[in-house]
This record gives sequence, C-alpha cells and structure tokens, in this order.
Amino acid sequence: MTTIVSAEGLTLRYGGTAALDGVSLRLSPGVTGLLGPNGAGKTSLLRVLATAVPPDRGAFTVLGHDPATPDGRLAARRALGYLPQTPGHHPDFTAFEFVDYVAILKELTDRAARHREVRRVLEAVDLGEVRGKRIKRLSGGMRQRVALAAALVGDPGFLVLDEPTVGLDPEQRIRFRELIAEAGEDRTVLLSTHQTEDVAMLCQYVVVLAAGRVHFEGTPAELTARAAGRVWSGTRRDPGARAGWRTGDGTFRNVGHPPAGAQLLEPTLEDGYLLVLDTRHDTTETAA
Ligand SMILES: Nc1ncnc2c1ncn2[C@@H]1O[C@H](COP(=O)(O)OP(=O)(O)OP(=O)(O)O)[C@@H](O)[C@H]1O
Repeated sequence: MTTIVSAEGLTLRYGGTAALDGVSLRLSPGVTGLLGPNGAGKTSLLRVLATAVPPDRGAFTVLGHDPATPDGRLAARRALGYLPQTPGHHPDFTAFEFVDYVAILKELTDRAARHREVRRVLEAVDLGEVRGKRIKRLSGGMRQRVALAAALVGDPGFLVLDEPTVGLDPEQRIRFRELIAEAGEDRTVLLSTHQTEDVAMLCQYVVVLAAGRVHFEGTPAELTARAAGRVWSGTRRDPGARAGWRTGDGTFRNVGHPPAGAQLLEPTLEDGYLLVLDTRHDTTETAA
C-alpha cells in the first residue's frame, strides 16, 4: 500500500506535559480517523503533521517531503491542506475573500488562476451561490464548509481535518461526511473526531491516541472486533461492566467482562474504542 505520510517517534512537549510521546504511524490514501479522549494529543499530532509546529523529537515525511528542511517544509506545505479546530475566519470577509486570502498565503500568485481555483473549491463544497456573502452571515455548517474549501485550495494530496463536524446538526454532519468521503477518494485524509459513528461510517483506517501514544492502529472492523464477546445484555448494570446503561427497550447494555452464560450482543466500534482505552495503562495495542 502506498505510504503518503510516514512518522517516526514524534514527541512534542508543552512544559512538563508530553502532548505527543513517541508517535509513529503510516497513512495511506483514504480516510483515517483519529480518535482519543480530550487531551490525548490529537490536535498536537495534526498541528505537527500540518507543519504548523515542529516536533521536539522524531521525524516525518509528507508525500516524500521532509519538513525538517526549509525546502522540504515548503514542498510539504504545498502538498497538504489543513482545517484547524478554530479556522480563524475573518467574519467580515466574504466566503470568496477568505478562501482567496488563504490561496494567497499558499502562494497562488497568478490572480486569474487563483480566482478560478477559489471558485472551484467553493463549488466543490456547494458554496458557489453564497460566495459573496459575509462569513458572519453564514450558518455554522456553511462556515465549516468555507474552512474545508480553504483546505482544498491547490488540490493537496494530504488533508488534515481537526474535528470538522463539531457543533453541526445531523443533516449538516451527513453532508460534511459526504464531502470528506469524496475528498478521501483520491487523497489521504486524517480526520480527528470524537464521533465514533463518523469513523465507523467513513473511515478505512483508525488510529486511537491516548496520553500522547498510539494505542491502536487498524481498520474500523478490527477496532470493533476488540469488543467481540465483551458486550452483553442484562437486567441490570453488571459489576463486571466497564460501562453499562439502560437502553430504550428497558434492558441493560453492558461492555466489559461478561459473566458466564451472558447473552452476548453485536459490538460496535464505540465498544471497541472503549475497551482499547480501558487497557491503555498496561499495554500498547496495535492490530497486526
Ligand atoms: N499550547 C499549549 N500549551 C500548553 N499545553 C498544551 C498546549 N496545547 C496542548 N496542550 C496540552 O497537551 C495535551 C494534548 O492536547 P491536545 O490539544 O493535542 O489534545 P486533543 O486530543 O486534541 O484534545 P481535545 O480532544 O480536547 O481537543 C493536553 O494535556 C493539553 O493540555
């Protein structure tokens, strides 16, 4: 499989906190979901891979370019698009002006070609019609699509998306899911999210990060399989459950260590994620 991004031993410290503690991974074309609890280091990893901050230790390449060198950094930046957690829109800019501004920062110097590219990416995210509207007048979902359009400028081979569906209503989230899937058809996309459902629906690969370390790397099916035989139905929250709750039909769904003879249920990716996090203090898990 083609490796588009390759990282070895990435470490990033903020004072006494290791936001990243020796992260190694390979990313291939398609959509990779990055899951992890709050403070796991997801944003830190995305910032490093998007070349917004250099790692303290470790190395990585984006489409063969090494951002540790000035020429490599420029080439890597041209090869990637980044949608940060807080996109930093200027509310008084129109959608067109904002994306054009990002295109200027990406050094698209020919004005006519740049404007064509800005129109192309705005149309790709269904915002062609509202490109003249000020960003402050757009809905949250539209603003996120403006940010996605900005990340798509120059048709980058590697797309870094930091929680792009936060705060969107279900319809907008599904629309965004379609756009991410489309982008991942011919690109490598790294999608940080808290939505296990988005990962199950959208991603070909998944990485689970906790306390700055990779705890799982594999396919969504492999992550789901971690919970095989570990989810059961009962009439109460079982003492052996890592989590358990009363469901809509009045029975309890328990995840953890089932008692003998328990009535097992089909696991979900969320169950697998929960159990991978549960073991994070004693082992580092990687799907073979
Ligand atoms: N600028 C900073 N200064 C100091 N500490 C920071 C800074 N940015 C992140 N950290 C710390 O680094 C660790 C990882 O943070 P990071 O934002 O990368 O996690 P995350 O997985 O993206 O979290 P969330 O899901 O809440 O967005 C946390 O302990 C956080 O407090």
